[in-house]
Amino acid sequence: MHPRFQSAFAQLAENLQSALAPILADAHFPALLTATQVAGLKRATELDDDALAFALLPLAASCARADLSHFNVGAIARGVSGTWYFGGNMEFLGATMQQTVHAEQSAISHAWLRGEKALQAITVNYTPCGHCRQFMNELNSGLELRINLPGRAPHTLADYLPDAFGPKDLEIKSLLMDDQDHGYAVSGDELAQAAILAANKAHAPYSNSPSGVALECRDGRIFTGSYAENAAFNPTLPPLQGALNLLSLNGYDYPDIQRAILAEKADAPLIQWDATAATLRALGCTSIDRVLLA
Ligand SMILES: O=c1ccn([C@H]2C[C@H](O)[C@@H](CO)O2)c(=O)[nH]1
Ligand SMILES: [Zn+2]
Repeated sequence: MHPRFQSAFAQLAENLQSALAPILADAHFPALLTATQVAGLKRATELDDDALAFALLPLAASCARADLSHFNVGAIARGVSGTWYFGGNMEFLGATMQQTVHAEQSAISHAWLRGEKALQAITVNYTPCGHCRQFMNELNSGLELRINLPGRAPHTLADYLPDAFGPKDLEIKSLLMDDQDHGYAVSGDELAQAAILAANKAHAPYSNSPSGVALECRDGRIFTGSYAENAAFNPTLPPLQGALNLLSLNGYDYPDIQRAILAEKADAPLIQWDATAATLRALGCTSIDRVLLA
């Protein structure tokens, strides 16, 4: 088991511990539970979906990298496929606060980058901040997304974000998690191809500046992040954040990164290169390349 889970795991009910032990045994447990695994945990614990998600939240919070605040937020996003995706807040020392990934964004971006088509519900251990409520309002689940918080009745995003501003106000029809393919030619080595494929899936309807990042670990694993824009602009998740988030969730650390590639358009109105390179350098990665989408 990855050491980050040990103390939270020890606090879980015994029946949940026994059912989870084989799933968590891999140090690179992917921080998600398949529908089959969720069904097994429900049988073992006799908990319903909502109660099981609450019981698992301390493990999701253990995925947080809160090196600045030491305030661990955990979230579990439930996809329509039945897979559950963990998320934790990610803070990046040596970068700027703007690079922070909130736990809700972490779980949602996790689900999206793993190919989930829509979300049903998200369970969080603290009330979502305004930025996260706005981030969630970009999703194709719209204001119907269920939000479960400890000690409160389940509500929808509509309840938590009344009089919402969103994509409709800017006459944007494609929503986050909808299938998208910008169709840029996929070429170069494996890492460059992964970055281009990630850029092709980006949600960038406001700037038309799709981008993607691919990170290669020393053991060969590749993690990619796609750019996810938001109608209110600032809650936008840059492609590097998506990739770093996946890498951390999978039990890797920044020193494991040996090479990074950003794919973006040379003449796009918005450019990721400088921010991407600065954050990667702050994390100790100096092998950073850029491929141009064409
Ligand atoms: O809705 C929220 C509010 C805060 N945080 C994180 C961001 C930062 O890392 C830390 C302190 O705000 O908590 C979240 O993950 N979600
Ligand atoms: Zn937030």
